[in-house]
Amino acid sequence: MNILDKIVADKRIEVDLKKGLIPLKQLEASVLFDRKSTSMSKSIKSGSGIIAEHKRRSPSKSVINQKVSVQEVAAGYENAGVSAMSVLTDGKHFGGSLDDLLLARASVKMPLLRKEFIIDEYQILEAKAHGADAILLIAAVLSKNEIKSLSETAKSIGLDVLLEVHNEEELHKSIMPSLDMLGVNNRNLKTFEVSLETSKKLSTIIPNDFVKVSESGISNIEAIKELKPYGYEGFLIGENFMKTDNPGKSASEFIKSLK
Ligand SMILES: O=P(O)(O)OC[C@@H](O)[C@@H](O)c1c[nH]c2ccccc12
Repeated sequence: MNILDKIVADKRIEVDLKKGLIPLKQLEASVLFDRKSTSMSKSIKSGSGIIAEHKRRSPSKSVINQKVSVQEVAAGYENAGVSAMSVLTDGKHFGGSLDDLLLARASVKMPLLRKEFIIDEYQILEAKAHGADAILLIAAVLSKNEIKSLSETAKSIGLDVLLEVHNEEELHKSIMPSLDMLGVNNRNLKTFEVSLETSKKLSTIIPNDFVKVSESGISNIEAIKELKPYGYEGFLIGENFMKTDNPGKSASEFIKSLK
């Protein structure tokens, strides 16, 4: 079993358990459920395009940063002028939680992406109840029908959808109107290999009605300059900021040197 299969197998158990503990009705009763979302795709188009991630650890790098608080990181990213923040909520493999999403929501106004392995509608309602503005769907772990029904659920409660692919087959099955952003993951989640070439190669077959996002392995301004001519407007960056003592400051310096 590769790591992605393992994460998804764990996720199925986790979601089943949670459904028994916190009924859907309770999620829908959360105050945040009625909050009007801010569009992440619009924010990318009108701003720096940088989507900065809160990431404590990962299966490929183990510990990245266990010291900074999510509130501090969120406020720092917002001050730096990022277009959106991605908050990892998977606990077992990334050290995140839904509380991280809540705390980030309490700290900032910018759009928040729930970064999670979503396999069930329940997780989308959870995202909304904890203050997310957008969700991630990963084509490698979903069928075409699942992508359709999950993205339609998200749209019906006002959330933007970022669909992640890393090869042509995944892209072909995924193109549908209920998505807002198409993300190309430069990291193969099965092997952890990283290459910006993946973004370049797939860019030509992404229709222009989607906001194009390049994800992972971006560690310098040169990468952004290289990717922009391929039509990328969003750039998802985690480790490069999180590995420093002050991720907000690191994002701020990065964005300043983009101008
Ligand atoms: O830390 P990086 O290399 O800048 O990558 C960030 C982000 O793209 C990565 O964390 C990611 C992309 N897709 C995912 C899906 C699940 C978990 C994590 C991810």
